[in-house]
Amino acid sequence: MTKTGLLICSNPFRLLRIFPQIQCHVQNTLYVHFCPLPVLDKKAVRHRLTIIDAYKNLNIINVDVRILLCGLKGTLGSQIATKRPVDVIFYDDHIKSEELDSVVSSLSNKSPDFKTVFVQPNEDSDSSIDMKENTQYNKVESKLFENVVLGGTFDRLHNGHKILLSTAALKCTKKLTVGVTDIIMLKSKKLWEIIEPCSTRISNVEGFLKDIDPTLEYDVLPIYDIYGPTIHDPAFEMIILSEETMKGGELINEKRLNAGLQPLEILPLPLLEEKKSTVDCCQEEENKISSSNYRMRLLGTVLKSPQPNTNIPATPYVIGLTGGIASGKSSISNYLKELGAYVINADTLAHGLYDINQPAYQPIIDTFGSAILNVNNEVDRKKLGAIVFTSKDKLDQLNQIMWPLILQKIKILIESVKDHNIVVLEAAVLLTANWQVHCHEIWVSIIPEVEAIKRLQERNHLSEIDSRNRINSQPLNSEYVKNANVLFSTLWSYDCTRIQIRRAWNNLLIRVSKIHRFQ
Ligand SMILES: CC(=O)SCCNC(=O)CCNC(=O)[C@H](O)C(C)(C)COP(=O)(O)OP(=O)(O)OC[C@H]1O[C@@H](n2cnc3c(N)ncnc32)[C@H](O)[C@@H]1OP(=O)(O)O
Repeated sequence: MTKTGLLICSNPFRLLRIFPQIQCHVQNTLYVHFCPLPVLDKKAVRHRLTIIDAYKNLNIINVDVRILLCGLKGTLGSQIATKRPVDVIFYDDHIKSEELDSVVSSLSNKSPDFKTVFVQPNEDSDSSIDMKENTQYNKVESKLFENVVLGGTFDRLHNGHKILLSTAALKCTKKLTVGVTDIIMLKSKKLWEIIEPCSTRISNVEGFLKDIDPTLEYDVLPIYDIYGPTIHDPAFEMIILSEETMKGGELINEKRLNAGLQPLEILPLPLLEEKKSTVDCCQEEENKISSSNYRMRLLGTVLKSPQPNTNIPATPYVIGLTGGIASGKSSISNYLKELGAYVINADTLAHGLYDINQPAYQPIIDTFGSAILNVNNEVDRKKLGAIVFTSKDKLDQLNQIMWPLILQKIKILIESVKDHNIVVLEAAVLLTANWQVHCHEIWVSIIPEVEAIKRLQERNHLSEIDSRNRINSQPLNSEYVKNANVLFSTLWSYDCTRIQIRRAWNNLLIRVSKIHRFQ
């Protein structure tokens, strides 16, 4: 299999017949170049539809498809400058040999041993798989603009983003400005903690645009509000929006008018529906192609490869399961137990250590006084909690007593495990205690703060202030995420949580069996 391919395609509407035959030969990126060159001004609307339809239909394909605009814009003449070197060039049965030669010679970045491969479109299959021209947007005129602008988050560049960016580049003749939302604007988004850093998103957008049309000037910059530079710059003429952000376009134009600037022409694009798999996909996913769906699908996968931990024995393989209060760690560990893990719950061990005659009993009375005992002279955890969750110093004192004792018990339990390969150590403040040194991997569960407060009020009957105090005594979600090899969120249905856990467990079994094979 090769990394990067270039498909020279005579007719965009046959793409679906060609793709099944070439997708298994390309691993990472497939550039698509339409040939022969059409005339732009008469066909601009149709080209935009081609782009929309192509990306929409090719969403099933697991490679990064990039449709080059030079063929559609009629700007080919000099070079096709792809960022990645092309290893294989595919061409269909309608491409003439001189057209193939011309594209090969204008391709500036090819591997030294690149190949050309003829592809016969799959004519056996039903012609209904051909893409149909979408007439919904035929009314939009094919006017072009020197300065076009658009904005977005552009997390994990998907086909919806590619349509927006490609349409903007098709409508633009000189300079394209793209505002990329800074992380401070994104904290209300689903799983914002795993949105790519702004600098990565900027570089991905810029890389994509330079790939599909190297002839334009690009300014890709961070924005800190919905307006970005649109309300100051008189040069902008047109803005591309998705249908759901039309309101933003209207607000921009109000501000431009107030500032004495020409309003922008607005081109809205449809949201792309996504065909969902029913097996491995949460029903709570959105029906449109969206970055939040992509983020949801990362739950239960390896976000950061675990590094070998040589300080502890290779067997049993220890997963540290952690996450903020009420984030659903226990429901995750219960399911992991059903799947075959040996589960150690640090909270439960802590509770046992407070019993009379257990090692924490006397040190706790010495430190916090006998006022924390109940009428039977037992440690009253509610009273102790009220003290430590409102004072960082007191919590530190409690931790200093409890953590070494809990850890001692954990080590004894792990050493005694005989009939399990995998141990899950569930501990709320595992990272603060630096217990990751006793684990092979860290799995983290997060929920938004407002959901944690809701659960604490319902589950633990705490007031909002007490709930906040407990949350504030623990690391932020973003801290947990930084350390996570695998991430979960129990924000949605139980089924959705189970999908994430099964994904993580199945991958884990493969990792663990590989480790044991190399021992
Ligand atoms: C390193 C570890 O993670 S060990 C596991 C956590 N336990 C400890 O650190 C021991 C000290 N804590 C305790 O002994 C008890 O939590 C007490 C006495 C303070 C309160 O007891 P209880 O009211 O019965 O509460 P409980 O033990 O169920 O804990 C409630 C929540 O407090 C949080 N919590 C517990 N200990 C701590 C701590 N040291 N720092 C911050 N938060 C904590 C947990 O998130 C837990 O909720 P979760 O299970 O949803 O994550």
